[in-house]
Amino acid sequence: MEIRADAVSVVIDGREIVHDVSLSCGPGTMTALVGPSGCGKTTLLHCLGLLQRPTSGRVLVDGTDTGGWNARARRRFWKESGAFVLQDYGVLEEESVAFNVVMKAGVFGSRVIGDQRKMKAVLELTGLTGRDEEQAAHLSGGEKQRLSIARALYKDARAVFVDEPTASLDEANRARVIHLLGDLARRGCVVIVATHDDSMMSACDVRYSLRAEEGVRTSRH
Ligand SMILES: Nc1ncnc2c1ncn2[C@@H]1O[C@H](COP(=O)(O)OP(=O)(O)OP(=O)(O)O)[C@@H](O)[C@H]1O
Repeated sequence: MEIRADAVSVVIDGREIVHDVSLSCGPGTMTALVGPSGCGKTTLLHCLGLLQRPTSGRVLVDGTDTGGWNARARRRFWKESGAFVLQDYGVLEEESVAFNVVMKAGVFGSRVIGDQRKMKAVLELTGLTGRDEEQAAHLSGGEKQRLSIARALYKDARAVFVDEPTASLDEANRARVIHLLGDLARRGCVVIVATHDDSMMSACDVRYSLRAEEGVRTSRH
């Protein structure tokens, strides 16, 4: 899958948060969105993941302009192709680890349906073996990050959008998360990561720098 930004700008309350970004992220690559705090990395990531509409410019998925996509088309993209590893978002705290991976439960009771073998395999890959029945709220921050990655692996996501995946992790977990994201790219996924972390950046094939002043530019509109 290819995700492309074509002259994307975002203006919020008269402030231009993202200024005229054009970039292309292809299958099997990992792209880092880098720059100082507040320069618009997360905002751009949300635009690329169709969570937020740019004020101007276009986001294209496999060459198709998503500007005209309605809520249903965006939901289909998230359901069928996209996965998010975002801070403080995405993990259903009240649900079990297994449910968070598979995202499907039986009609009666809380039995998790889906491919159990695959679910266990991705939990093993992400270092969460044996934690299936545990409530997700009990996981640490780093474990929740890995749980989101397990979900992306389980659904064979074709595009993964990641926000500061290593921010609060120790060295060992940071290396593990970077390796797992690399695995997704090696499987052919397009991986886009907003990050400050040098080791995360150096694991990426492409770096896109947003400049500090872009975050404070005031729109003339
Ligand atoms: N919905 C919003 N309303 C008002 N301001 C916003 C909104 N979203 C983002 N901003 C502002 O846009 C700027 C860029 O935010 P963003 O989170 O994209 O930056 P970032 O580069 O990811 O920062 P960090 O590295 O600190 O996470 C910030 O000044 C932020 O306050």
